[in-house]
Amino acid sequence: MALATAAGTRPPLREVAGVPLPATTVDNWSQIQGFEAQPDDLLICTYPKSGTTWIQEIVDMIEQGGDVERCQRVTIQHRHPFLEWARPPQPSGVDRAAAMPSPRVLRTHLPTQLLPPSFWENNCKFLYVARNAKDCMVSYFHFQRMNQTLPDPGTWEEYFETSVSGKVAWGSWFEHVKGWWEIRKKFQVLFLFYEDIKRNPKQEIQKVMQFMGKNLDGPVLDRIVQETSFEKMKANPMTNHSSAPKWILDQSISPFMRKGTVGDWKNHFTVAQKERFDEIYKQKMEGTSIHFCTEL
Ligand SMILES: Nc1ncnc2c1ncn2[C@@H]1O[C@H](COP(=O)(O)O)[C@@H](OP(=O)(O)O)[C@H]1O
Ligand SMILES: CCc1ccc(OS(=O)(=O)O)cc1
Repeated sequence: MALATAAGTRPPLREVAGVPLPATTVDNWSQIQGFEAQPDDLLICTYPKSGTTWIQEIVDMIEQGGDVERCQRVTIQHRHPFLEWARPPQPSGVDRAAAMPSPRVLRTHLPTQLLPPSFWENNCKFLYVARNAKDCMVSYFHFQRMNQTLPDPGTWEEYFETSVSGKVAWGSWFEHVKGWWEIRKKFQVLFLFYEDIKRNPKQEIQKVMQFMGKNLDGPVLDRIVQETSFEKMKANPMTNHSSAPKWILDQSISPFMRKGTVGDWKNHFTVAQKERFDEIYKQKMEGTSIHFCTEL
């Protein structure tokens, strides 16, 4: 599939300890590393394109007791400070978090080895959502086509190589997922899968509710399931990122809420790419007990 983006100037990534990150994040690295977590912080952690926005809306709906109007108070981008967000002159993610009353819900794409140490020191709660690598790669490809702050992905064939080599923002999918999976029993981690939320949203939302120490009754949970469906969130201006400026997210290239399915990789991967990817996957994930589902 030879789908290419228009040529343009996009800022290159820079690295911290071998992990490529947006240059503005690297510029702000000392503030990010010095972030002071609090024991009652809940940190939403994801590799990009794994369902961050979806889990943010679920968490907020739980936090607001299923009150749809309260979830409309501000766009999803501004509800949970994005820890490593740095776009001067806007306040950074760290500035926004510092100004937020406790208990705070924050979000990050950082791999475990780059997380500010205070999160471990304070034994915070981590809510990790993982999505199968192939769908993640496809979603990230389309996101890089439209996100003007990330490098141009080139053609699908080129992007496939960039992605398997881990040269994308926030680094290798393999290292990210393995890192969070390996520490899940040592810390307070609720480890969820995008595919499970898709298959049985009520059951997974209940897990999130319990992890947050909340107790909502059946009808409220049913409302949360309904309001956080792909169709509802795609139509909702508070969750579909439609207010993001075009110079950041150009949704005429690809919508943020694109397909929201499991198995779209089959429309992108050639047979040869699938075989090569499966081989790489086997090598990189050898020895881990994690299991992903790539179709429903
Ligand atoms: N309510 C929902 N149900 C299913 N998928 C959702 C969703 N909300 C967002 N997504 C999907 O999650 C991906 C974005 O992830 P993130 O929020 O981490 O950037 C996109 O995937 P696709 O590009 O495959 O459609 C988006 O469509
Ligand atoms: C400002 C809107 C925006 C920018 C980047 C986003 O994605 S990610 O958090 O970098 O993965 C989402 C929304």
